Amino acid sequence: MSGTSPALQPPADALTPVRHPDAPAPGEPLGSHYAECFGCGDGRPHGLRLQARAGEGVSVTAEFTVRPAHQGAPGLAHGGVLATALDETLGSLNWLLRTIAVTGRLETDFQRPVPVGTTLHLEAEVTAVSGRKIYSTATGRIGGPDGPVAVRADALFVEVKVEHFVEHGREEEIRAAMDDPDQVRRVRAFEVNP
Ligand SMILES: CCCCCCCC/C=C\CCCCCCCC(=O)SCCNC(=O)CCNC(=O)[C@H](O)C(C)(C)COP(=O)(O)OP(=O)(O)OC[C@H]1O[C@@H](n2cnc3c(N)ncnc32)[C@H](O)[C@@H]1OP(=O)(O)O
Repeated sequence: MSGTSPALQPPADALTPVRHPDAPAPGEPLGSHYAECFGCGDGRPHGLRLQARAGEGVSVTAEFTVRPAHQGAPGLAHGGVLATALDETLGSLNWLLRTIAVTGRLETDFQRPVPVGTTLHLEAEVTAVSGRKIYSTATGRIGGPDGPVAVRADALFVEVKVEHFVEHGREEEIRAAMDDPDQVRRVRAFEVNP
């Protein structure tokens, strides 16, 4: 069973997404947006360490290999971890738009169990943009990039200013991020390339 709620249907006057001229070339790795991110950072021992690459247009591909720390049932990936993989992949799309955005809504279909040791091959694309709202969709396949779909999601991301994180984040992590020149450079790339 799968389906998408009306909240994830773009309005009739939504625009076709436009890849930012400075977006990484197709095939180029996007890198982590934050080393401590549970989805893509290498600073979290049990994190997903998901690696995304730019695709054509406003699309990305990514891989995530399920480890024992990611189990829900014995030998199977936890659904919330799979949703995280979809969320992270969808979130990385915003780098191609040079827009900072957070997940507002994420609707997930779990179509096949995903065993520990499996590599999930993810693909995502932005389908429409309407004001601050970014509509996107993703699939995760097993057994190879052309294997059967195990999980899929539709999402709405909402554009925010960098102040969103400064205002809501815990002070010690925000301070550490601001003291990290690589982090500051990455955030500036968004601010100077509107
Ligand atoms: C140098 C130091 C700083 C470091 C900076 C680091 C930079 C890092 C770079 C990149 C980070 C990306 C991280 C990726 C990680 C993976 C993605 C995640 O997991 S993100 C975490 C989970 N998500 C949240 O925590 C959102 C929590 N929610 C909110 O903050 C708000 O609700 C927010 C921003 C989503 C919306 O709040 P509003 O007050 O700004 O705007 P309103 O007016 O409510 O919504 C705008 C439009 O969106 C629709 N909308 C909002 N939420 C919706 C929903 N759930 N379903 C449907 N529509 C929704 C509304 O109906 C409205 O639409 P109409 O303009 O009226 O047509």
